[in-house]
Amino acid sequence: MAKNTSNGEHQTTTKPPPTPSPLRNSKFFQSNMRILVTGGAGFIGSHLVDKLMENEKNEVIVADNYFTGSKDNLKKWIGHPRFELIRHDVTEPLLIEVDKIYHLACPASPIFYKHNPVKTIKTNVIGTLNMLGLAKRVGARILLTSTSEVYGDPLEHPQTESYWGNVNPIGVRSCYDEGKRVAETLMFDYHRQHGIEIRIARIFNTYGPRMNIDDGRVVSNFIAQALRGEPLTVQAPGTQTRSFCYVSDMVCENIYNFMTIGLTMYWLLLRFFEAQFSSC
Ligand SMILES: O=c1ccn([C@@H]2O[C@H](COP(=O)(O)OP(=O)(O)O[C@H]3OC[C@@H](O)[C@H](O)[C@H]3O)[C@@H](O)[C@H]2O)c(=O)[nH]1
Repeated sequence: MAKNTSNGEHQTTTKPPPTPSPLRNSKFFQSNMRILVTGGAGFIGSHLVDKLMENEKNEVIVADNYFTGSKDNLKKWIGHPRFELIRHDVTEPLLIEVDKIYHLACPASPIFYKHNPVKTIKTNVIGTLNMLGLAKRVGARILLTSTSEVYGDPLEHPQTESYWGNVNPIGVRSCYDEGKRVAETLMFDYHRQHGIEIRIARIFNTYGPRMNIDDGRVVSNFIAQALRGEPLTVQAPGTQTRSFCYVSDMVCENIYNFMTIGLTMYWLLLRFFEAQFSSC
């Protein structure tokens, strides 16, 4: 059976998800939910770990290569019986039994992802393939943190999900923009072909505690420059716009709730909040 999509192309029917490991139903299994967070030592990842660790039924495993993340962000959890930290680069396969995967691993600031563009593409493409392979093997639900950069230099403001963007495939930001676009494609192909339960969160410019002062992004740059009494570096043309989000809002609403509550409930909540704001 096939159904029509908005662009008139045919899509194959979604398969049911694979059966989770029998360990999940084992009588003596200690933890209710074993959760992998790739990139969990990073700015957003470490806030997500804090949120997940609030629930005593969660066991959290972080895999990070510390390229832009730091063990310091997780110091309050190191040694905790429900927490495990692994030095691991997602471009290598990871074999582990988990119920959920939050796949955040990738440098996100332009200065860092442009530093080694080939590695950035490998992280997005091979890293996401590895995590999807793992999700398929163990029947885990997986969330990918994508980016506002999938819209490239958008011609529409604000960007709706039905807008597909305006992306330069050969520019200096392409390693990240196109890498995340392929990662999103892989997510949907694994969903259609293998029935994996997926979520994709397109993250916009996020700020808050634990943001690296040398991160290079506009919020950290402006705050650091203001504190040092230096002029603010407004890059050309100076008319750019961004949608900024505080890190705990990003983690709770766009990542944690999106992955944890059912999709129908999530969309109902979104509609509710939209209605509240539009009536203000
Ligand atoms: O010192 C600065 C830094 C940045 N800027 C400008 O401010 C705007 C925002 O730039 P940032 O470096 O903060 O980052 P961007 O918004 O382009 O992308 C970032 O946020 C969204 C995430 O999805 C991406 O992963 C991340 O790259 C850009 O137009 C940039 O040119 C300045 O004017 N001065």
